[in-house]
Amino acid sequence: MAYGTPYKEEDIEPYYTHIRHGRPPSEEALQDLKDRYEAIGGISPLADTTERQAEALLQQYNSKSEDEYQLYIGLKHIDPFIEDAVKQMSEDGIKEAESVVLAPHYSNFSVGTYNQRAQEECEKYGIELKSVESFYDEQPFLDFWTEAVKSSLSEIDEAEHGETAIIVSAHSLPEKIKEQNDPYPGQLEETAQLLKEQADLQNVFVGWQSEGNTPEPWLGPDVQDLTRDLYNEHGFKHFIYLPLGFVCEHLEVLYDNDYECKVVCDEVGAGYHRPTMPNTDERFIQAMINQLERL
Ligand SMILES: CC1=C(CCC(=O)O)c2cc3nc(cc4[nH]c(cc5[nH]c(cc1n2)c(C)c5CCC(=O)O)c(CCC(=O)O)c4C)C(CCC(=O)O)=C3C
Ligand SMILES: [Fe+2]
Repeated sequence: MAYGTPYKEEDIEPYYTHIRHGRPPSEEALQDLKDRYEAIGGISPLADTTERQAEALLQQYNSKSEDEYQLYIGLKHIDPFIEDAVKQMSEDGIKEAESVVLAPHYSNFSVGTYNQRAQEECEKYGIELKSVESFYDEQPFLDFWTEAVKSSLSEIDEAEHGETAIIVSAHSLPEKIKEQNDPYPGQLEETAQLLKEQADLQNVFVGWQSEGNTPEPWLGPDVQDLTRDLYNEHGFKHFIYLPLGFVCEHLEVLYDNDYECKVVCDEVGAGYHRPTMPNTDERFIQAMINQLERL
């Protein structure tokens, strides 16, 4: 399962309305979103990448398993919806299924809602479903990000590694999730800690990004504010962004990191660095397979 993205400009309004639980966005908010897609080239590479990731998962899983799995893609906010995928499974005579969301960390508000929608729909058709909750602490996932951060560090003169800040981030969620003991914030902290130890990093900070446009408080610090504060406090010469709550290049990474964070780096005169995202990397795919095998 994956988030989904508009396939063409006309899809943006219904897609945004779906994200907002059926409430259409204001003209201004809609235009703002259209402008952001325009800024990253018109549409997001996400739809294509999701398909390639799913295909890679199928190949890699089937090559190592005695079972012969069939692939179904179900999206959260655009067709083919999660419910469409389950309906198709039923029509094809599928009786048992395993699911994974292309997102490493678990929140009741993110992965939890995908899994719940899939479970409810499977129950209607009498399909037995088991779902992965998270894979951020799987060794191959950490191996991928260890190499990724090292590739960014290699762009920086070794003498300046001590003056380089590494910002680990995920999509923000409303702060109220903390009162409900949601594991999401703790899982991001844990990922940062594991990576710091494994890659032997200094100056690692946790931030949140891409928060929603609502009056309630969101998990912070926001990565842009964090960049400014860290620069003011420590005078870092470089910033490496690891948006490892996401799994590929899409709007949030290409705009919120590569444009918005870079604006701040340019402003303070620091270097901006962001390694390539997992996409179809074998280690990232293996992290999901490790969890699927344990279901
Ligand atoms: C936790 C989380 C993930 C990560 C886990 C997962 O992947 O599930 C994620 C991923 C993504 N979110 C995406 C896109 C958007 N998310 C939005 C808005 C929101 N996301 C939220 C949460 C998350 N989102 C929330 C709580 C809102 C506010 C809703 C409200 O208003 O109450 C909006 C509306 C406008 C805006 O706020 O920017 C857009 C366009 C894309 C696709 C990008 C592309 O097309 O390339 C991806 C991968
Ligand atoms: Fe989102």
